[in-house]
Amino acid sequence: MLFPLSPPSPDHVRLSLRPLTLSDEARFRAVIFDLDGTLLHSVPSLTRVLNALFAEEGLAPLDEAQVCAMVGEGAGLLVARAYGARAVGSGTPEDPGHSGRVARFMACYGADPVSGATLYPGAAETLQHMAGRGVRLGLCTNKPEGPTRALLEAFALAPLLGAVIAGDTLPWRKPDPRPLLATLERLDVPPGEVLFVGDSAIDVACARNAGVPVVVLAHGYRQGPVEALGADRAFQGFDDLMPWLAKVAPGDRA
Ligand SMILES: O=C(O)COP(=O)(O)O
Ligand SMILES: [Mg+2]
Repeated sequence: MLFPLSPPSPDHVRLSLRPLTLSDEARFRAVIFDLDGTLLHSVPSLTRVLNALFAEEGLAPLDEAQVCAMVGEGAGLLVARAYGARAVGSGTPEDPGHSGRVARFMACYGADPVSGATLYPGAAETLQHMAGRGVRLGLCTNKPEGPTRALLEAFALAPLLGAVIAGDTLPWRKPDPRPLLATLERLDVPPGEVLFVGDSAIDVACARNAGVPVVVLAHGYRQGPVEALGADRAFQGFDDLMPWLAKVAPGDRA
């Protein structure tokens, strides 16, 4: 281990750090990716599962745009928000029926997280090229570990990733910095040499809390314009991210 993973105080978690400026001269040994909205377009599969449960309960279906706005803070909040949109429960995890709804969702989603999910164009190629050049790759997602691992296997990404931290791997989720810090610790790379690639305000807040530079992909799930996320850089998708990554993360076999 290169450095200790010290648990930050709650104040540290709330701390808002000044955005970093990322020049083309920056160099990274490792790149950590978010999953939903970054590598994987998962909203069709999440919408399918939610609507299957809703149909059993006589609730009107949600559309994908509604579900997009609910993703990013883990399965628990997704389920609370989805049922809240149908006036079932309070829309928060504190609702008495919440844990039963999450258990039903996880049973259904865990049985098939893959149908309807697709990798964004260029995602697999980008990871393959980077891994081939010796760049260390990790994944830090708020999606629970069971479906995360199933999706990584199904899309052949698992062998490319040296570290995977999911939403229930640790007692904390993004925007707490500890999942991201644990990912780079497992990659054995210090925060100054790693870049995080995400899609949401949660990812940017997590990276800031961890002191890790962050770029975002505009194809993902967020509220408002991509510039408002306050990331160090924004890219449309892998077509424009990949050439830039080749410069800033050349790898030790380049
Ligand atoms: O499960 C979620 O809510 C989002 O997952 P993500 O962290 O990969 O975007
Ligand atoms: Mg995401």
